[in-house]
Amino acid sequence: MKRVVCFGAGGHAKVVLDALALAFPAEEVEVAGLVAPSASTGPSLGYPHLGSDAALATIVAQRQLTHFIVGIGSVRGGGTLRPKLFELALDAGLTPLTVIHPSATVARSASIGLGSVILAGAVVQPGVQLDSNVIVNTRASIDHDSRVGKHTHIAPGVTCSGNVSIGENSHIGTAATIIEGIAIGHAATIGAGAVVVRNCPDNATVYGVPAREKDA
Ligand SMILES: CC(=O)SCCNC(=O)CCNC(=O)[C@H](O)C(C)(C)COP(=O)(O)OP(=O)(O)OC[C@H]1O[C@@H](n2cnc3c(N)ncnc32)[C@H](O)[C@@H]1OP(=O)(O)O
Repeated sequence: MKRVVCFGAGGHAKVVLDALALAFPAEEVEVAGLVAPSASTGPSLGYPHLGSDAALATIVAQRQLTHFIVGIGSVRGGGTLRPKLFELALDAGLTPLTVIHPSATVARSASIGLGSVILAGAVVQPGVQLDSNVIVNTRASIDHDSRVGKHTHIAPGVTCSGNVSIGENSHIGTAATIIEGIAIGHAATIGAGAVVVRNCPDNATVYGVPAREKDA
C-alpha cells in the first residue's frame, strides 16, 4: 500500500487528487491527507489537513507516508514553490507518485518522469520525454519527440507540436500553440492563447499572435 501526501489544498490539488482516485485502486494507494500552510482549505477536499511543510519530517514518520504528489500549479514560469516542495519531499524520504488520468492517452514510447501528472483528456505522443514533476493539464497535447523539463506546467488546452523543447520550471499558458521544432527556455512564461513561432529564451514572458516578448 502506498501512503500518499498531497502538497496543496486548492484547485489543482482537487484535480490531481481526483485523477489519482480514478487511476489507482483504493487498496493500492491511500491519500493520508494534505500539507498546506492553513488548515482552513484542507477539509473542503475531503482529506485531513496534516500540517504545514515545516512539520513534514514529523508528519512522514507519524503517518508512515511513502509517496507524495505536488498539488500546486503555476500561472507563471520561474516560481520557487513547486521545485521547493518537490525537493523537500525527496529529502524527507518520500517517492514521487506519477498520476495518469484514465482518459489521458500516453504513447507506449513516451517517457513520463516521476511525480508528473497527466490530466483528463491530455495526449502525450510517441517519443515524448517528460522530466519529473511536470503537469500536462486538461486536454493539453504534446506531440511526437518533444521534451519538457522538470517542474514545468503545460496548462489546459495547450497544443505543442512535434520536436519542441521546453525547459525547466516554465509555464505554457492555457490554449497556447507552439509550432514544430521550437525551443522554449527555462523559467519562461508563455501567455494564454499565444502562438509561438520563434524560440523563447530563459526567463522571458511572451504572448500574443504571433507571440512576442513582453516589453520588447
Ligand atoms: C487550471 C488552471 O487554471 S491553470 C492556470 C492557467 N493560467 C494561465 O495559463 C495564465 C497565463 N498567463 C497569462 O496569459 C498572463 O496574462 C501573462 C503572464 C502573459 C501576462 O501577465 P502580466 O505580466 O500580469 O500582464 P498584464 O495582465 O499586466 O497585462 C499586460 C498587457 O498584456 C496584455 N495581455 C496579458 N496577457 C495576454 C495574453 N495572454 N495574450 C494577449 N495579451 C495579453 C494585457 O491585456 C495588457 O495589455 P494592455 O497593457 O494593453 O492593457
